[in-house]
Amino acid sequence: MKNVVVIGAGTMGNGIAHTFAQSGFKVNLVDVSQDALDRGVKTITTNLDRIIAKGNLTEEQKAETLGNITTFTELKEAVGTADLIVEAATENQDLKLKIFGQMDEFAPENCILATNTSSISITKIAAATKRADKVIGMHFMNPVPIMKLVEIIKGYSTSKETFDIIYDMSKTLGKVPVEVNDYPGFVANRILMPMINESIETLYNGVAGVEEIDTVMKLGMAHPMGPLQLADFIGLDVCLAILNVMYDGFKNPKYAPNPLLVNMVMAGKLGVKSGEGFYDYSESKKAEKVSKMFSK
Ligand SMILES: CC(=O)CC(=O)SCCNC(=O)CCNC(=O)[C@H](O)C(C)(C)COP(=O)(O)OP(=O)(O)OC[C@H]1O[C@@H](n2cnc3c(N)ncnc32)[C@H](O)[C@@H]1OP(=O)(O)O
Ligand SMILES: NC(=O)C1=CN([C@@H]2O[C@H](COP(=O)(O)OP(=O)(O)OC[C@H]3O[C@@H](n4cnc5c(N)ncnc54)[C@H](OP(=O)(O)O)[C@@H]3O)[C@@H](O)[C@H]2O)C=CC1
Repeated sequence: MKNVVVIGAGTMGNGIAHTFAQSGFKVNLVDVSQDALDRGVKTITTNLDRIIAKGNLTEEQKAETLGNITTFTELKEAVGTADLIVEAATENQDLKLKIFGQMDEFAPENCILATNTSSISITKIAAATKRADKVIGMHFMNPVPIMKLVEIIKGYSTSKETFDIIYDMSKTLGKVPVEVNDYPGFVANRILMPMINESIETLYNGVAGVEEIDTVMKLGMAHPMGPLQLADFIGLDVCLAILNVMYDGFKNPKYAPNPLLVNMVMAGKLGVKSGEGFYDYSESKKAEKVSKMFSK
């Protein structure tokens, strides 16, 4: 297996493409606009430079990695010789069903169709294809190049052969695969999202401010990021979509997204990717932070 297609060049798609390309796979990266693809490749380049700065990669390996990636705006043109497709487009069920229908139509018969969905039913996605045995969840964590975990989610009809191939491939990428069954939010987000939602509820109720809530969790529980900063990093739209899938899937109010999260997404405050969420990521704020560091 050497030809991989990644669909979506956003937060996760570029990290997944980076990881496969650095492990020697040929990657066709697909998004709807050339702009999104250019941003994705720019992020991969920045992250490869980080690894070079740590002394863990050479300029030659960076060039090889980038050389393994080709970009496409048309799915049909990208998937003709694929062995594996990993879909990492927006967390929206209807969109994923449509993309899987196209993947099934245009990809070779033996190609495995994986999704990086955070929460949506693998069984439902598989039903949009005529090869449900070859559909599987391959849920990477953000940021993909450094997080070790991959949840491997078996849909109702996923074959053992498909599972074994993807489980072993995750190890080839230097990751640690964990086998998970197909229920809303799987394991990672079933546990993480209620914590993020509760931290938003805590803010909404005026118990403490953004930095105070994050400081409690960072210094009190040794989390690398506070939950509100993590929500910004994941994308508030993604958090909202995941909570809605769990709320609908379990019919349990404990997963109901807090109204503040709903409002922020409606206002376009999506976190790091939009420049503002619970924190401000605009260039002017970044410049302010740097000048404060130097004035100390
Ligand atoms: C929503 C879902 O469906 C599932 C999910 O993914 S949930 C989100 C899961 N992810 C997390 O919980 C991440 C929590 N945060 C962290 O672990 C850390 O804050 C972090 C690893 C992101 C950054 O760590 P940090 O100590 O604050 O920063 P920093 O020292 O600059 O970076 C640590 C390493 O990460 C790398 N790194 C940081 N940000 C990166 C990025 N965006 N992409 C690639 N590499 C990155 C750095 O180069 C550095 O590498 P080395 O270890 O080789 O030196
Ligand atoms: N963010 C996170 O921390 C994590 C997210 N995930 C999952 O990964 C997937 C992607 O999320 P994330 O990367 O955060 O989302 P982003 O919004 O950052 O990126 C999604 C990308 O997909 C593109 N896209 C939309 N429709 C299509 C299409 N038809 N064909 C190709 N590309 C398309 C979007 O383009 P445009 O912007 O133009 O619409 C965008 O560039 C989701 O399923 C999410 O749940 C999994 C783990 C962690």
